[in-house]
Amino acid sequence: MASSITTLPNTQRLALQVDQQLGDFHLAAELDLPAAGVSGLFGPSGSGKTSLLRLIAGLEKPKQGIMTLGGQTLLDTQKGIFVPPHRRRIGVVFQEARLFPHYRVRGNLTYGMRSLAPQRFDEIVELLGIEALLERMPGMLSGGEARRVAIGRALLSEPQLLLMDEPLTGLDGARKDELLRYITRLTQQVDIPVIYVSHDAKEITDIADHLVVLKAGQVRASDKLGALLQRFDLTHELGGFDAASLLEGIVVAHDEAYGLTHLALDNEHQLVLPGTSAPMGSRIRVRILARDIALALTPPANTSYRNQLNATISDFAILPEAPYTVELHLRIGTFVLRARLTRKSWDEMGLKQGMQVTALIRSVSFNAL
Ligand SMILES: Nc1ncnc2c1ncn2[C@@H]1O[C@H](COP(=O)(O)OP(=O)(O)OP(=O)(O)O)[C@@H](O)[C@H]1O
Repeated sequence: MASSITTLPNTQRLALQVDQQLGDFHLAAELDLPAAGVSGLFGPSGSGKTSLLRLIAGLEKPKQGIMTLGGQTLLDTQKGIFVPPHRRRIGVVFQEARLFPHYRVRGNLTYGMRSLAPQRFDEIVELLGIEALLERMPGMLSGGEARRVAIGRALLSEPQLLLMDEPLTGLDGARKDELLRYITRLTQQVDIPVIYVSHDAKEITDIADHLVVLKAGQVRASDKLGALLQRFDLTHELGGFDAASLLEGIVVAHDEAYGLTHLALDNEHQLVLPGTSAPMGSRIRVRILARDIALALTPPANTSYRNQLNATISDFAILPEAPYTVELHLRIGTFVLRARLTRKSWDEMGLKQGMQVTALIRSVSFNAL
């Protein structure tokens, strides 16, 4: 979410290069990640997500590799350095909660807890909504409750980095949404970087700032989520994600009479959104789906589109897997929107790279930051 994420100094980064043979599978990953915000680790089943997480946690020792976190070397096979998992200050939340069955929830939470102010305990218990569960035994918890306790326990060990491996697996739809809401709240309010493994594009879109795409044991791409969603060459790999643009703006006006909020994207461009209670001056991240943008050659006089922006076609591509569709980049002031048209519209309108057009935006979705 912070625009400075990719320029963090070394002391706030996770850098690794690891090589590991697991049966027939070869993991050869190189990564340099901001140790801030949430990084989604995404890839198809068997691409090596869990294996990479286990290496980061120190649960596996690679044949060859180097890894630093926050400037500290955790692994350097050439120098014979391997910091064991319990000395890494990395919290791990697995698919299953793995609570101690004979301790109450309170005991599970305080196990391994560092000398924290009790206020921190209260804060995390409240954030995760587990106050009422403190005196229960783990056997008396639902799947979602047990996961929340496991997340709380990992956080209370004050990790420098929290790893979450598909924490929503096995929960039903409503429990999944609920736990995702807790995790999102938590990642926004607790200043601990998270690597979040999932093969669910929706989950990652809701939560991640940065995205790592794994393919057959290698890092195919790693960048801010918004930057990767713009890339034509990743359209196939990111097929489960909706091609979209993520933009940030500042709330500059509320139109109470019509229930609308005005968001400034830069000095010259504004978007109108459905009304929100976000205070004036606050930042909002909006998401505009490529398929929700239509183009006109001249600004239409009478239209119900609230958002019309002058744009230049800065790039386009026709992908082999979708020959009847044209992918576009539209430059609007200082930012770029991704759009998608049928090849028929592209030809009939005589569109070309460099042309001036009007972008008509059907719908804008957003989360208050
Ligand atoms: N200890 C091991 N010995 C042999 N093969 C292994 C071992 N651990 C993992 N593998 C293999 O490595 C590959 C990657 O597995 P991994 O669990 O890391 O993938 P993943 O991306 O997390 O998949 P999923 O989304 O299904 O959990 C798989 O083919 C798996 O069978």
